[in-house]
Amino acid sequence: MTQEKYRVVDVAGDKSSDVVWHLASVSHAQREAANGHAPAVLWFTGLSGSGKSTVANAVDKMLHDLGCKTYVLDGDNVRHGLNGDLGFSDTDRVENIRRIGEVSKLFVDAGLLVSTAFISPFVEDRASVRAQLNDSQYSNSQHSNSQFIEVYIDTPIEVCEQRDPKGLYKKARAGEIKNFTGIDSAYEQPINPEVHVKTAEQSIEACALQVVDYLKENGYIKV
Ligand SMILES: Nc1ncnc2c1ncn2[C@@H]1O[C@H](COP(=O)(O)OS(=O)(=O)O)[C@@H](OP(=O)(O)O)[C@H]1O
Ligand SMILES: Nc1ncnc2c1ncn2[C@@H]1O[C@H](COP(=O)(O)OP(=O)(O)O)[C@@H](O)[C@H]1O
Repeated sequence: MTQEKYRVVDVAGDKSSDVVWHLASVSHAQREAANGHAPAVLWFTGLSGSGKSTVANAVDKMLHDLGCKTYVLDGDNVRHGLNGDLGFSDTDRVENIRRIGEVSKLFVDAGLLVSTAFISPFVEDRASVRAQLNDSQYSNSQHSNSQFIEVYIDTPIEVCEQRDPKGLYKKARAGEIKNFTGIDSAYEQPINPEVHVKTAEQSIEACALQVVDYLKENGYIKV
């Protein structure tokens, strides 16, 4: 039987309406078998200073030590390069998350467990990335598990402000930074996250373990 090679897919914009999707010759199932785990994005969301980067990196280390193929995409770092043209207006944040969603999808397509650490303040944008990650028209295999795992790093703003690891809350309170999340820019809490982590109540290691346990309990990793 000849394997399907191209597929006509629905595209969001008119500009690429004559472009087809080229299906990969190595299937997701083959990558999964080689890697020994299912791919997914662990989408960390929360206020600045909530602990997204810290917990995402701790999870990444644990997964790496278990032999998983992993990568971390971090807000500050991506804003230096790919998204260096974007600021912190609502419009720019929407575009920031849309691009990160696309990049995450490529990493997941490559078979990785990718952790993203972005404030990603809007429910609608996170829902769009979830839908995009689970859109089967781009894949040559079906997944039983969702490829988007929302990890809510739930830390009271008072705690984030007390931590203030980069001194940004202080600047925002002094009016030196505008549109700062939680102060004069919105943060919409996740409605039903797969993992709900409370960093003010447990250690960094316990927070990371909570995420890794979710992956084990739901069959993403088998170790
Ligand atoms: N106005 C304003 N609001 C929030 N954050 C600000 C702002 N200005 C700079 N920073 C720094 O940028 C980091 C957040 O970038 P993100 O790409 O994660 O933001 S967003 O998802 O587009 O909302 C954020 O990093 P984290 O502290 O790691 O969250 C800040 O260091
Ligand atoms: N349980 C915890 N989980 C995560 N971070 C913690 C925890 N307890 C204290 N912290 C500290 O809080 C700060 C969180 O900063 P960071 O990870 O950069 O947050 P974010 O990426 O959300 O801006 C770090 O200085 C970290 O050491």
